Amino acid sequence: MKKLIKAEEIVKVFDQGGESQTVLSHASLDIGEGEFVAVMGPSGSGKSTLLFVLSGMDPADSGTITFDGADLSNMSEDELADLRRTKIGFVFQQPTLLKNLNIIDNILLPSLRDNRKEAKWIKKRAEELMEQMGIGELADREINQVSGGQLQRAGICRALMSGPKIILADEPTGALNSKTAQDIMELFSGINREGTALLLVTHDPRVAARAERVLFMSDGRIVSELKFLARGREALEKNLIKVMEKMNELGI
Ligand SMILES: Nc1ncnc2c1ncn2[C@@H]1O[C@H](COP(=O)(O)OP(=O)(O)OP(=O)(O)O)[C@@H](O)[C@H]1O
Repeated sequence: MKKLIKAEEIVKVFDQGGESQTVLSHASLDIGEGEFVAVMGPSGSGKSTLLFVLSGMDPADSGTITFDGADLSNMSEDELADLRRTKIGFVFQQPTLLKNLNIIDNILLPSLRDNRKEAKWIKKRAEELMEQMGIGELADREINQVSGGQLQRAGICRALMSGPKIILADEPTGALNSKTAQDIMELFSGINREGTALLLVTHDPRVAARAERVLFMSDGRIVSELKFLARGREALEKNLIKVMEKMNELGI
């Protein structure tokens, strides 16, 4: 499998009130093109920071990150912003949508800033994605007129607008009830089957069990990994048990 992201020996240190805290401590990982990887680990182990650093949003203090063949440390701020705009989609626990815009405008706003695409094309793409994500009827709704699950579907549409190579998702089901979380995971699995890689941070073993690999973080590094040979509905329960056993072993 061709590598989409290769991160080697990443170190990230934050200054916290004059004291430095090493949040990523020689973390190394690879993500293949089209691969679905989950990241688990205790609170504060550096999972969110890892996503930010891999996307170039926050620079690493040392180590190398290669994204789609390009070394992030050789890229200018503009090039990094362009890479994020075109190749990465972000999904967060709470989608950061604007209250004074309806759902479809929230989905297409970031793309309108990209003057390489025509407004007509952008609107059509947003409508198609909303249809695929099951919120085709909600285009004109205000964001406070839809459920948390529908809001997250809108967040996913927005992340997919540019046709990214990877979605970086930070606890995307963390604010949802378990049925809605499973529905959202069905969507992510479908997006992944169509070729988009996923790097998904989660505390939920049911979510992690859907991945191809699960990376376990502790104290800023990857300390263990699970790789599932069988996937799909039949394998889900077996993979879930493996994730829970590993969490138990690592004391997560
Ligand atoms: N911008 C920042 N400035 C200073 N410290 C930070 C910053 N971002 C994160 N940290 C610290 O880095 C550590 C790791 O945070 P991070 O959010 O990456 O952990 P996490 O594993 O995602 O945790 P959680 O599961 O609780 O979301 C924490 O101690 C946090 O306080």
